[in-house]
Amino acid sequence: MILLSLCCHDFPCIRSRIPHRPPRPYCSAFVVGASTCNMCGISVVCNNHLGAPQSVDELQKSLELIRHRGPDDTGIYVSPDGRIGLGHVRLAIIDVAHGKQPLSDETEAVHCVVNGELYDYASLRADLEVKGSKFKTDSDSELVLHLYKHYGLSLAFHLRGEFAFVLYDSTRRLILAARDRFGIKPLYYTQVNGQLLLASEIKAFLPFGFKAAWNVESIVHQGEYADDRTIFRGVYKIPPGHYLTYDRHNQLRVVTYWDHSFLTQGANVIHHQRSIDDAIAAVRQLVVNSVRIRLRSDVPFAVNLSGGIDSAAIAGIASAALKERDPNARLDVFTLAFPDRQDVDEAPVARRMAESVGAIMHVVRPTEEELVAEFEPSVWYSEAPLIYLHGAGKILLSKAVRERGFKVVLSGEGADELFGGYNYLLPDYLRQPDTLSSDMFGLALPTEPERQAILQAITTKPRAQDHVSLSPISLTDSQLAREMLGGLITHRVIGITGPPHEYFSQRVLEEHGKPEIARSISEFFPPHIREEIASGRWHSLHGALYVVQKTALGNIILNHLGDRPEMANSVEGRPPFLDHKLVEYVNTLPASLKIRPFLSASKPQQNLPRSWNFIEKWVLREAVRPFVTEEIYNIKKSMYNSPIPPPTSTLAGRSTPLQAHLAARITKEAVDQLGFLRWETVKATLAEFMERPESPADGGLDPNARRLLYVLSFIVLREKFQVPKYTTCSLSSSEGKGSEPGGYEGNSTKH
Ligand SMILES: Nc1ncnc2c1ncn2[C@@H]1O[C@H](COP(=O)(O)OP(=O)(O)OP(=O)(O)O)[C@@H](O)[C@H]1O
Ligand SMILES: NC(=O)CC[C@H](N)C(=O)O
Repeated sequence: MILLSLCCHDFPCIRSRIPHRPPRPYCSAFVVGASTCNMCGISVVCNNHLGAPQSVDELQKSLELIRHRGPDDTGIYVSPDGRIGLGHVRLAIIDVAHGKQPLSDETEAVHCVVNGELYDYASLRADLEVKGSKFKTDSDSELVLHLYKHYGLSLAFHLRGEFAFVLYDSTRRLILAARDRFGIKPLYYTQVNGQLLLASEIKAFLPFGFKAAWNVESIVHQGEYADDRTIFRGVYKIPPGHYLTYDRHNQLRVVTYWDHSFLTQGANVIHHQRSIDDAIAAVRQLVVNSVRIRLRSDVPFAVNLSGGIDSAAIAGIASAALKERDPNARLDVFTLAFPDRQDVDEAPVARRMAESVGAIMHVVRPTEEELVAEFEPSVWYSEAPLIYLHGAGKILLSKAVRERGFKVVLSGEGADELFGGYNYLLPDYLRQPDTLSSDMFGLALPTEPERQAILQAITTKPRAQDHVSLSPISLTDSQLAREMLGGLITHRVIGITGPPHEYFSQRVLEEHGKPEIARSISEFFPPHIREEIASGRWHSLHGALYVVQKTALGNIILNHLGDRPEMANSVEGRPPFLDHKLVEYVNTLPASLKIRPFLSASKPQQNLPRSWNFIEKWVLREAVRPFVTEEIYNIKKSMYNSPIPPPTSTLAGRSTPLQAHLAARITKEAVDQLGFLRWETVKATLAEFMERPESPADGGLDPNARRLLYVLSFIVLREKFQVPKYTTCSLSSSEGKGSEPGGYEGNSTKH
């Protein structure tokens, strides 16, 4: 039996021509609640055995646990044979009046629940109507039903946007579930008591008898960040760009329908030849188009504006589009400000940007108390260990967005992973000469001795801004796994999410070894992709971008800093940089258009005659220059941050709010109840943080505080999910992948 809990957001629909119609008669369906217009959460249950009565009560309880994803409406469909129950809570955004879900086709044979937004609606619909499809609503989600009729299992390939959906074909007794290409919308699955369950959030499994247990193998090796695992045994994410099928014989398959593809070194570049100006113009046109299609909404939308170029570009383009319709229209923007941390506060730059386009600016100024108070909720919504207060900051931001009447926000996530925005990517950019940029565009690049000298300098003696030095992982760790990834350096930064091995109990280290995130990453990649990276056919920057896309972006940024804190307050996030048409184009550009070297006047390193500067996201900067202030065009990237005041300025013999909270919550008893962490190490960390809190120069959090937040996250999740103490790695209760009921089996073609 499958239970899927899916939550979706509705956006204002510009196509409200269809007159009101009564709710469709569902085949043996229960329709709960009044229909309005939704954002969404999905909960689906599928019985492995026919005849078992489907529990509507459990489905309803499941949907209540993800009510925040869809406060506007609830809908449930149960198949007459009891095989499947589809549940949906709606955040109404498009075709508010008629877009109620689950949706069914005209023959009542195919049913679906959808979370997210699908673009290119008009052209796809027109195309499908020519092919004979009869649409019942103006909801973008209905595309899923009709595309399935024409394209079958590969329908997701034809969708543009951010989505997760579950479809049931009663004729084939087949379940098809899929997630968007980048992981913007979540979708989990597990098997419990002869049922397959699918849901937008793991908590929705609880009413179906799901008993949470730690997957310590995944926790140690950071499966949550590196692959399709979660911290719970038997619970998996459908990976971005994949679909899942579950057939009448209860065979589960997970299949890739989309992946990144980069221009290969040594390719016949004549085919791709174009001028730099052409490349900039093409990026501009794609970014503008991507923002404009994401303004389609039947409810008010806003932009999350920081002091960086990504969100500024979106605000500039959105504002221009609004003014085309109405010259007096003003865009609303929301900014997190940290006046106590002027060193990292982006609000002043954002304000000047907002003023330049006449936007209405809403400023949210979280205090340390407020951030600390939101930390535990942010863990509950994210269902994963967190090491910063960043998710808490985003919850406070989305709360303000929602309170001021907005259901949709556009934000700049994804640009750094697409265009090479992080300065920690510089070493990976320099690992390989970029012959394509010189061949295609005649770019002047560092000579081979220069490239090698700069790489040597920043890897052996990293500059603070390269972030390579921040990681607890050394360059000699995970040597074999890193070779599978062509000698990747970026893993050091990604590995920062987990604590050093001393935090795990001796028994756990004996069972699982020391943390090795590079291994988790490389083992999860399909062999042909690993080969492109390891062989150097993809430039080393692109190998690193692929790694960041598949790890930090999909699992942390879009999830713990995107969908979860947004949906916590029933706000739908739309990241225009994660539009696959834009992404596919940018992936064909060579590395040095992303991180662009320029000769600099500063003193050269070592014995070299010349010095080089590197400008991150160069082609994006040039493309969006007409839409942003000159200040932002020139600004260096700064990481999104929810900082707290430097501890030294607040300490006067009293604890800071963060210290007080951590000391109260992290006790020996609480840590021992987890069963896999080492209290002595945690205790020492706590003592050090209480005595000598640090305030890193980059505005980040004290490393001890980060580790303590990690520990606290597990304490919170243990309480919320009632997780029993971890005792041993029993062979029968496999923790690893592949051997679990929810793992890949049968004909799985996954990777
Ligand atoms: N202080 C903030 N206030 C409001 N939204 C923010 C803030 N910081 C980040 N965001 C949102 O999160 C997104 C991701 O942050 P990120 O730092 O990657 O992008 P950016 O700040 O727009 O540009 P850049 O990466 O060049 O600094 C932003 O584009 C923005 O939508
Ligand atoms: N929030 C959502 O997932 C929205 C679903 C669908 N696009 C609607 O507008 O109803």
